[in-house]
Amino acid sequence: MGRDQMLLRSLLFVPAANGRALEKSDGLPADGLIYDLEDSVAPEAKDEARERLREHLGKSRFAGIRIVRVNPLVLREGTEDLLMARGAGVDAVLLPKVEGADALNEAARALDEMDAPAKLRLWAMIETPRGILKAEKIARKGVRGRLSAFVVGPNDIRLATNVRPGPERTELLPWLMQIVLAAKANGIDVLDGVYGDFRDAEGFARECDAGRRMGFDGKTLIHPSQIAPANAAFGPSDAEIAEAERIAAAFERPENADRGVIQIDGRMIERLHLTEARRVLAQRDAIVARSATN
Ligand SMILES: CC(C)(COP(=O)(O)OP(=O)(O)OC[C@H]1O[C@@H](n2cnc3c(N)ncnc32)[C@H](O)[C@@H]1OP(=O)(O)O)[C@@H](O)C(=O)NCCC(=O)NCCSC(=O)C[C@H](O)C(=O)O
Ligand SMILES: [Mg+2]
Repeated sequence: MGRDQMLLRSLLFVPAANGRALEKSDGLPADGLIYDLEDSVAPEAKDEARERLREHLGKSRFAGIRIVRVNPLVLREGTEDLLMARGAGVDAVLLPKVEGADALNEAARALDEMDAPAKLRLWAMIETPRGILKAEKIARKGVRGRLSAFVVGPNDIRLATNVRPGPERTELLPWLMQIVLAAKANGIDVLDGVYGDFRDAEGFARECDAGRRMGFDGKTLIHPSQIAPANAAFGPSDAEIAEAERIAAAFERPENADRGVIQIDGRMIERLHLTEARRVLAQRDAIVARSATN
């Protein structure tokens, strides 16, 4: 599946130490699951959580993409997590607290040494001041290896900076947009951070809408109740699909075959809008296909 068809609207963190959550996650309609071996697992429970996850992944029937968030590779746990993820055949490994391209190079080298297939991608959490400052360099150098996505980590950003974002996240906007821009400049995906107050449906919907307007491809989640609203916010609306169909149909008419620009209801439509329309229609088709697997 190409990048344009890959659905990344909703990525749910599932704590690998929680057997009930692992079991439940299999049937959830998230586009992806991020099995967490890092922050949600207590230091003394790391080995047990990894074994639990290994066993779970061996029998999991989840239909979306599967990602494992490993511990930092400088730790023994991180290296063992990476080995487990490679053996389990997941789609990506998420590295925490990435602050430079070296961390990605090292992970890519380790995966090469494990003969991991090229389709096993690396995702990077950008969640420290240094990571934010170096986001562009990390993306630029990372794509030469296996990097394919950035994930924002608002809790660690808060911990490291003391910034206390309000409901609109105004205080974080320059940093978030820097991360988005770094990702887009290098052709990788970028996922918005988690919203911790999982009972606040209104606040969550507002943050999803803002995230989509900012250019994020989807949102990371902590609770199953956040999946449906994230899918709705980051998927195309009925109006966007109807508009995309009109644009595609207009350019298919013989009289427009050689035209670079046309008008629809008094609005200028160029071929770049056709590219965008095709992307919307591909996403619609991918959503229909994904729904059929639930
Ligand atoms: C926050 C939670 C601890 C709440 O869990 P719980 O008390 O069980 O909530 P509920 O009773 O409302 O749960 C209802 C049912 O849903 C299941 N459940 C809950 N959460 C998940 C989940 N994430 N995945 C799968 N299933 C889940 C419960 O088991 C209940 O099932 P049932 O028994 O059948 O009714 C919990 O939601 C949770 O642990 N969330 C994830 C926490 C996590 O992974 N944190 C780390 C990632 S976030 C992060 O680190 C971001 C970043 O790095 C940063 O710096 O910001
Ligand atoms: Mg974090």
